[in-house]
Amino acid sequence: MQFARINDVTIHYQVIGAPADRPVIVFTNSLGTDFRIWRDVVVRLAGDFAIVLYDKRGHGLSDVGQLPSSIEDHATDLAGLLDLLSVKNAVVCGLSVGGLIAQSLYQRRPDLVGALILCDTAHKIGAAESWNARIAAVEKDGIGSIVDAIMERWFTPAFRRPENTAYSGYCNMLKRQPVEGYIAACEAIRDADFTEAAKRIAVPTICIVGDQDGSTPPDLVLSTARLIPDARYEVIADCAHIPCVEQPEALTAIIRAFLTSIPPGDTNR
Ligand SMILES: O=C(O)CC1=CCC(=O)O1
Repeated sequence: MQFARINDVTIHYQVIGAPADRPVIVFTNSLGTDFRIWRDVVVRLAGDFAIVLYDKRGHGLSDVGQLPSSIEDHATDLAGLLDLLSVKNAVVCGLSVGGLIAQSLYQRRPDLVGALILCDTAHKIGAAESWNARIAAVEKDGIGSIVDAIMERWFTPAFRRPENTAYSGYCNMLKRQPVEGYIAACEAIRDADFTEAAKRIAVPTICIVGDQDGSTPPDLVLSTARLIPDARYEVIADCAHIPCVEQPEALTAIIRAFLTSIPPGDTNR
């Protein structure tokens, strides 16, 4: 296990492969998950890429840190981690709130970002009222009280079968996130808006979405792709909000095709 102290926060991370020798892909997570969600993608990419995974503050084994925290705080953490690892010009793959963090990282430290893979994310996610209602429910009754409703957004009915042990494992992952960290991330998402910043993204970018995503539906992700100059857009079939878990093979194929199509020199490839 690897831990680093960044911005006064203990961050849990993992590096697979040698960043000095290979193109680097950095994965940044969604709300209520830790970096184990990327496993089935990482096993398909390791060998060709160096991979950086981490638990954002308030999730997994990382500290919650000072409250409140913003998407910019998350981006500053990620910048600190990449500086520590001497990684520049990385391919940054952000899932959901991870995609907001990736957009903020690009805005603040463009030297760190060579390409963006924006997965089931948008320039702005959800309305303030719905985030406030979720925060109130979690404050009152805990994360366990919202698991069933959230799982309907994360996974298709085919994945949510009771006999699917992976499904019960991901319910556990959500329930076991630190409640203050989860609420802080909801507040950060509620307050983030990259509508204007998205128009200024000037690195190769692809926006990817599951066809049944209940949190950032295809229409929303398409509207983000349309804001970003020359961004590509791909839909994954039979998939909801977490394609690295539900359709890892399809997601990996899209990532590989995208990275192959970028002219050498545009990223650290
Ligand atoms: O929990 C959800 O609704 C899904 C989600 C929204 C932002 C994020 O990171 O995950």
